[in-house]
Amino acid sequence: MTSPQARIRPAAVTPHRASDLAAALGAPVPDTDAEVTGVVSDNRAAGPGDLFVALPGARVHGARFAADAVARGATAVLTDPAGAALLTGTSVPVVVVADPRSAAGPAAAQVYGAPAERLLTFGLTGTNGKTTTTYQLDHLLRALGRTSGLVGTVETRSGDRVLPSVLTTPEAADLQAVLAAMVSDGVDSLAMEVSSHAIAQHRVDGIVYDVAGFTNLTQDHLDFHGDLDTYFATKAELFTPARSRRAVVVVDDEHGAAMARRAEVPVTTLSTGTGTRPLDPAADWTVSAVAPEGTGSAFTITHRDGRTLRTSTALPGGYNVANAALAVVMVLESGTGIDAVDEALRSAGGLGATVPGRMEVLASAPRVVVDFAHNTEALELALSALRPTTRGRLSVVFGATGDRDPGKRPFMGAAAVRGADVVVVTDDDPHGEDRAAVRAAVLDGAREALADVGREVELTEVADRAEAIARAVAAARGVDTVLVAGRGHETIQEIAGVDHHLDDREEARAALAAWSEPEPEPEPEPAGPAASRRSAGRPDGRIDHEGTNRPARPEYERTEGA
Ligand SMILES: CC(=O)N[C@H]1[C@@H](OP(=O)(O)OP(=O)(O)OC[C@H]2O[C@@H](n3ccc(=O)[nH]c3=O)[C@H](O)[C@@H]2O)O[C@H](CO)[C@@H](O)[C@@H]1O[C@H](C)C(=O)N[C@@H](C)C(=O)N[C@H](CCC(=O)O)C(=O)O
Ligand SMILES: Nc1ncnc2c1ncn2[C@@H]1O[C@H](COP(=O)(O)OP(=O)(O)OP(=O)(O)O)[C@@H](O)[C@H]1O
Repeated sequence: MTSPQARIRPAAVTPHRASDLAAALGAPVPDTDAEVTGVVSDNRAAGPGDLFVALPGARVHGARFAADAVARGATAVLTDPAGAALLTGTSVPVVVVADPRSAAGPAAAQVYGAPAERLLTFGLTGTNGKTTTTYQLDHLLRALGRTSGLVGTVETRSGDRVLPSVLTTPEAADLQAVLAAMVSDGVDSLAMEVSSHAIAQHRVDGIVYDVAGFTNLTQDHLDFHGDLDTYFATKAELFTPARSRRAVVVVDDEHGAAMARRAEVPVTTLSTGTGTRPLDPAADWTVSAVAPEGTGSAFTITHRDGRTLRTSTALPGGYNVANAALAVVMVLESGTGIDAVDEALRSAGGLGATVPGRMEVLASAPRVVVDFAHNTEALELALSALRPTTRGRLSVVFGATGDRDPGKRPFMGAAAVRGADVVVVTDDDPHGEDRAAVRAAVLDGAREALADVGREVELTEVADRAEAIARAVAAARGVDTVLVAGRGHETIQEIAGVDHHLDDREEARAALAAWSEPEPEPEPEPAGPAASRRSAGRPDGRIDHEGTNRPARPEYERTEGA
């Protein structure tokens, strides 16, 4: 897949000899005077003067596309012995290394003039909170008068150039091109997400972050990493001298505490007391005096040496206090004085950044919130963040991703039932998997949780996501909250290999435009066994209300808890 980040490229690059690059990589030096002015690892992005990095993929060897890259103007190829074997007779020099994935970043950094070294770089890793914290960092850096660039799940930004992202962390060659473009666009600092996939696949090789941050770690991506220990160990690589100069680690969970112990670079710890570990008074920075403010919270951060600062985040939920505090501490640890940070935050009115698809509030009555929570913990946290400020019922519309981490599906179903009053299970991104089977696994967990939840919870299944959102919003009263969870900013839903446009925010806005206060509900009829699973008087269930004109859904199920 061509990463769109590849299209953000620096305007002018000093040519580098392919033979010099080979020598720098410790590879046999080809006898050539060919020069390169760019690096790509996907033939579809190749252009004149590029070094084409032919990577051994899980599906195909990139060397199969080298001829096309050369036809587009590539002047040299970097690959492994298996790739070289596919390239006999090619018209351009071939540089052969044992592991081209780990060579791609350093080679691209060399071609583009080590752009990371010309930026103040912040790299964020962790299971949840990377995107949010990156935006908070970007917001603070701008408040400080800096020109920041951003790389992450939602978008890539260099100066005025903004492109939607395909990957959270781009491929190494694309990433170095983006950083070089930032330098030429006058950007002076970088806030970026570093996924565990990126670390494992050497996408960030060639970058030593000035400050690396760790948010938290919970079960996710085990389909890729195999087990939690490997996932943790992969993240831990970011906190070694090859990849960062110093670390700020949130120690709100056991993994954070372990990461702080394991880090091989100087570590600053931050405890906010919003995770699974209580506030740790021994941490370097602690958060205190958290209080509701506007849509989010005000909080104070204090260093053991007495430095202190009070500010706020507009994003709801305790974990967003942790994200905001992490952003502030990372900037402080980069060398900016606390007075400058305090003044910048005061003049900006705190960390007010809206993060696309992250607790994004679309309306207040009914309150409709779109969030990216797509694992069990994130779903639990998003629901518990919204519960205290929900005056009526809390609904959640969500599903689980197909072809990914099937183990989490029942847990997500159970978390939804424990946290919400109305649970609508729908499709997320089915990818190539049977959609009904994915929903069934979520519903299994949800049904099991219904038995112990001890209060009334409506559980429904609506296969079509747009319809599920429409129904949930239509059924909400003005005092209710509807959380649409799992896809956040995403706009493409892949079903059976076909991409469909689907933006939860567009669907929710359309539903809100059609919304009117639903009729009050009739008193429930005395319930027999059948009535307890169907709402009285409505053939297709309470979640559908008059005016939506929806057909009856055979998948509908309603349960009244004990
Ligand atoms: C599991 C995984 O990460 N796979 C990545 C891996 O794919 P692969 O090994 O299957 O590659 P392949 O398709 O066999 O292709 C091999 C080589 O041929 C090249 N190629 C391939 C086809 C073609 O027409 N032309 C061409 O040049 C490819 O660019 C690649 O260099 O290498 C490809 C390019 O080198 C990546 O695009 C691909 O990411 C896929 C798209 C992906 O979905 N990755 C996700 C899981 C990911 O990385 N996610 C994290 C965030 C996770 C999170 O926190 O949520 C991210 O950083 O985005
Ligand atoms: N610090 C946090 N702790 C736990 N959950 C969080 C935290 N921050 C955000 N979340 C939840 O996780 C979801 C994803 O948040 P965000 O996009 O900021 O994280 P991410 O690490 O970039 O995730 P991903 O890697 O999946 O893109 C949010 O929608 C929110 O529900």
